[in-house]
Amino acid sequence: MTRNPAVRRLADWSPGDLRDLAAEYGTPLYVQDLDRVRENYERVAAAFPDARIHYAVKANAGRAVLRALREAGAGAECASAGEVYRALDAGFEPSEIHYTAVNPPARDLDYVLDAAPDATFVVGARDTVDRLAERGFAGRLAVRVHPGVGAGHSEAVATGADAKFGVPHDEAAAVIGDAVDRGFDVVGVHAHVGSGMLTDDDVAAHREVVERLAAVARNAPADLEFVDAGGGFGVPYRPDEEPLDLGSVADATRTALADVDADLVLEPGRYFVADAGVLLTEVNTVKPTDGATLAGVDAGMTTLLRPALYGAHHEVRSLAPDAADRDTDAVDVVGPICESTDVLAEDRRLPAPERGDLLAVGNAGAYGVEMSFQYNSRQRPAVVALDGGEDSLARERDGFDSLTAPER
Ligand SMILES: Cc1ncc(COP(=O)(O)O)c(C=O)c1O
Ligand SMILES: N[C@H](CCC[C@H](N)C(=O)O)C(=O)O
Repeated sequence: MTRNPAVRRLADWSPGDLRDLAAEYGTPLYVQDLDRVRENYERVAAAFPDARIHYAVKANAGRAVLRALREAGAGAECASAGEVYRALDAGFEPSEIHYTAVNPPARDLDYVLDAAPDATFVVGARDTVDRLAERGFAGRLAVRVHPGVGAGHSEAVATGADAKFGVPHDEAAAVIGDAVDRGFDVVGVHAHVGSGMLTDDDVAAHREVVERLAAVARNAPADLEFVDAGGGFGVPYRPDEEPLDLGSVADATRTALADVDADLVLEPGRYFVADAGVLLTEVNTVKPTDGATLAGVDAGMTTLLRPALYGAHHEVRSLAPDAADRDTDAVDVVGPICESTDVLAEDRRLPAPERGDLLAVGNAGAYGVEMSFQYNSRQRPAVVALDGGEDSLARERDGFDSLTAPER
């Protein structure tokens, strides 16, 4: 394989190694390859040599991932107090943290002000500025702008077009001016197109977002240190999708910011971790139907929510040692949850499944374990980290006790 290829497909993982990991750690199991995380980071850093890169922690907040990216040179972009807690735990300095608060609960504001007062608070509403002022804070502030243009892998994540996020771009200058007058150190402006930009059209939408941001930056009544052009760098989930052309994202970003005198900040999440992760799951039930054969597996929507939530596509591969010798079949991969939407993959051509087979689900490193939950009293899965070819348990599988421990 070439050094640091732009995309790692599911077929590039060694079936034997994955079978060994499943045998040692059990299933369902997330496998996260930290070497690949570092490669992905280096590729972005090379495409944007002058940018400050903050990792969007929400994509995968595992301690091993956070440490690897901090050591590679990233800062942290945190969407909640809990993410700030985890970033601090992983060794990020408060000054390396951007806290992008969306309608932050009071408890979140109080925690971050106490634990990381030197963080940069990225606010998307006047009310958040007021609430910070009420708490006596007048530190580093950036204003998130609602650009009114979005793009992403599905409409649900075309965040730039969703008014929940950010101050309308034609009101941003006034919000910045008010904050300066009240003594805040207004250091930046921010916008984010959405999640999963991949095509030329998506990159064009990103460029439009950054152009609107540049217009705000040029007129801002403050001496801005940075312009944060967000994240959203997509990865191919389907075999026929091409990898994101990072060069064209860099050109679009640079052109849009040509006459803005401030550092560029970026905050990708998915791009660093998605293809560095796979989910391993075991077939426990095979059921022929009039349509596809159902392969019942031990991972479901509570393990990997994306297919049920967005109709997201994840590649699935049979790791059965004799997979190549089997006839193929149309297969639906379904989980153990009492919901009809508990389908990980629909109508795939796969080697005819058998009980005990191991399946690998690709691109599971982003928004996988992070969005797992305990509905049906399922236990969240274990995570194993690969680092320099060595595997180690990064997160224990939830025990049954995790279900009742918080109860009083
Ligand atoms: C403000 C902000 N920044 C960055 C990201 C990261 O997005 P992605 O993982 O698509 O790069 C998100 C997505 O949640 C976001 O809302
Ligand atoms: N909040 C993100 C979208 C997250 C999408 C992610 N949860 C996924 O699984 O694709 C955004 O504003 O762009």
